[in-house]
Amino acid sequence: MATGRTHRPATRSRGIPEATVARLPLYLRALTALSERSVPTVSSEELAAAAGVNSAKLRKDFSYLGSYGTRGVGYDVEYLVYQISRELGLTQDWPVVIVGIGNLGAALAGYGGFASRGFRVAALIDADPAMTGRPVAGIPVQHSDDLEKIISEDGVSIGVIATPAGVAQQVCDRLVAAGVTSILNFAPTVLSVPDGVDVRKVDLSIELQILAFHEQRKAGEEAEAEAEAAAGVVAASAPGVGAAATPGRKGTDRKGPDGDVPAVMPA
Ligand SMILES: NC(=O)c1ccc[n+]([C@@H]2O[C@H](COP(=O)([O-])OP(=O)(O)OC[C@H]3O[C@@H](n4cnc5c(N)ncnc54)[C@H](O)[C@@H]3O)[C@@H](O)[C@H]2O)c1
Repeated sequence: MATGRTHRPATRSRGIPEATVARLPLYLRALTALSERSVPTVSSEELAAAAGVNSAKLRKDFSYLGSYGTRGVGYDVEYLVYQISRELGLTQDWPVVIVGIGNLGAALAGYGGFASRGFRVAALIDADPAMTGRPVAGIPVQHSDDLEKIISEDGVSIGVIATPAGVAQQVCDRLVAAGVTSILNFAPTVLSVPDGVDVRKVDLSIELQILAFHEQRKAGEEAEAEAEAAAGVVAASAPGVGAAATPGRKGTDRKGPDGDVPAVMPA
């Protein structure tokens, strides 16, 4: 089985923009759902709606894959699933280690979605000696003293950090020195890595803060609309314009021009 160590993602070397790469998993998720329902073809509009992306942007993204669809028929679902999976490097096995098997690490270890997408949890690593040998999601936890040995034996190139923030940089440095070239960081800290190492950061509290911002803005718009109505601005407008215009304006303001809102922040 090929391992990730010697295979850098082909996407960048083939000049696919990073923003397109970030949307490929959205298309793949929507296409996989269609495939599971045995839907043979899909139009760009339907797929764009299912993926939450603007359809012109989708067609542009697929042109980088050399996939243009057939006029009047649309895109072949199975072939697109294959093409996007290949582009994302998901047609090969990617052994992943998770470091820090506390609440979050244990939940990640038990997440079935990794394996079904080609990410095999090769090892669970924790610094607590009391955890060593204890099975989590059916995999025995290994001690962090053995981190380098585990990475090298399993040919691991992707590491997930779920340790406390204070030790995350040190864990990251050890992973990188051992040969890991991609890191998914859940710890709330910014990691420094050498060139050639990719870091993605997942922070649910940042996502909640962004939602809080939108909630606050919606509340402000509603208060503004009520104030306008109270001042008689709406009543003075032409029939059918004033009262209907405010919700319409709010609806279009809420998202960007493309209607897509990133779910995960880049590192
Ligand atoms: N990104 C997110 O949305 C999100 C959500 C929840 C938690 N977190 C973060 O994830 C991290 C883990 O949270 P948790 O609730 O699972 O904490 P936890 O305390 O339950 O687990 C942390 C684990 O890391 C282990 N550990 C400590 N130092 C280590 C080291 N040097 N090497 C290996 N293992 C080590 C501990 O023994 C423990 O088992 C924290 O940094 C937390 O802030 C992020």
